[in-house]
Amino acid sequence: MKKSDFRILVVEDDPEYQEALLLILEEEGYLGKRASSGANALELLGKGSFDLILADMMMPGMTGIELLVRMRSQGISTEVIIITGFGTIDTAVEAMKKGAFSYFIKGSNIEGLVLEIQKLYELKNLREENAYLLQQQESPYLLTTHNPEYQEMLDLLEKAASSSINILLMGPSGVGKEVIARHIHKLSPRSKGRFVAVNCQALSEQLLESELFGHEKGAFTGALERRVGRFEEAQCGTFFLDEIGEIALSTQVKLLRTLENRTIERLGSNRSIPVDMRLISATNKNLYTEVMHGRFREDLFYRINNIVAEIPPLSQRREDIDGFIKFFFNKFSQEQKKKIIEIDPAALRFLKEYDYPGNIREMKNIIERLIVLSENGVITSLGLSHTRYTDSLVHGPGPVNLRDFRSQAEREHIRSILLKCKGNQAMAAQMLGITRRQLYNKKVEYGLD
Ligand SMILES: Nc1ncnc2c1ncn2[C@@H]1O[C@H](COP(=O)(O)OP(=O)(O)OP(=O)(O)O)[C@@H](O)[C@H]1O
Repeated sequence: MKKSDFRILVVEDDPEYQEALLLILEEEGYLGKRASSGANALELLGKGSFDLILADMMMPGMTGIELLVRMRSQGISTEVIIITGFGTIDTAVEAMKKGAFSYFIKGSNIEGLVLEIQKLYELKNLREENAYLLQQQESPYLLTTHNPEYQEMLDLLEKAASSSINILLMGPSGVGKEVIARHIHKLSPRSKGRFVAVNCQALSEQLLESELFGHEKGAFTGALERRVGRFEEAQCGTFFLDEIGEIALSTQVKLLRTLENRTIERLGSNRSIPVDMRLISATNKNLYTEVMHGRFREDLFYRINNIVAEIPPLSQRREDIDGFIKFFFNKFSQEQKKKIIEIDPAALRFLKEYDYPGNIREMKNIIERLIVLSENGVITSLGLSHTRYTDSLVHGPGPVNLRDFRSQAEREHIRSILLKCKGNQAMAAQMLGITRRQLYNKKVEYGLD
């Protein structure tokens, strides 16, 4: 978390003292907000969250301690530092017994208070980091295969994991490029650092640059605060650049410079900041063709592809389909606490025989849906009614060729999700597991507006 996002509420009835505290917080880079009384503070806490409360002890109506006690009784666990006038130390100690983080005596060296706040800020970041690590651990994938070529590719990537060379993953959408990138990170000596993922397709050129490199305050219209870029966040870790084929040529130049010099410059600054990261890029475009047509810089292409792995679509590793079916049934029946005792043979046949144009992502979505719609432990074909598949089951295969069949299934699925989300694009894209841009393209393709 950036300091400018660390929200501190100053609860103080003396406007001058409050102003002075807010000025100090601003100078230190924190986001200070004001409340004039305990009641006012509780009201603000009801509306939004804060990371720290600086509460004056002696306030009319409600003392700092009373505010603390009220907060805890309402289940608000935000840390509190009590500010007290000289002579009320006993009460301050009492406040600490009641759960305040610490206290500050008015008139003593303000550095002491600044240090306490800094401690809490660091603690907050540490907690977030732990939550992040936990979440990373909780996402198991199926990375075993019966396909010899796929196994060979995994072996190569697993070997490459121990070095810091750049890796390029190519393959259609939904084949698990990000999953593989996370796997490489986990196996690498960088696994203690962060895995930072950025999707280049989702962002405009300027936003992407400021996301990657960060910016100084005032670097462009709208840059109200200084911002640390994602490359810096990946220090000592792995950077995953998804849809790299979408990057504008001008940004490609900057990316190349970063990879060559191992440094970045924030937008609006000339200062070089060293970055130590391994880059894993992914694309569903054919980058060889992109280079040939001049849409992707050849020098950058050679920088990012020390190792290239082409991830095949699921339809080209059909021997793994059974394993994935079992894996996702287990995963979702556990997650949704729904024990499955019976699967309609027709539904199972479909799952085994389907072509999965949307690859692993599509299978995951289909099985999740089947489990959501299952009743009394029974999976029926009804859960598949969003695909054209049911027609072919009930009436026999229609006069459709495979490509039309796939498109129709995809169109129907997107349409039903859009209906379900009442047109909310962000939610629909999330449910479909694609970006908003991809959803938009699909809608245009299928005339779904
Ligand atoms: N080996 C796997 N085990 C379990 N789940 C997987 C596996 N591979 C992919 N998935 C799931 O499929 C979905 C798509 O995976 P991922 O995002 O890695 O694909 P991608 O190739 O990067 O797709 P895109 O090109 O659209 O970004 C995710 O929800 C992911 O959890």
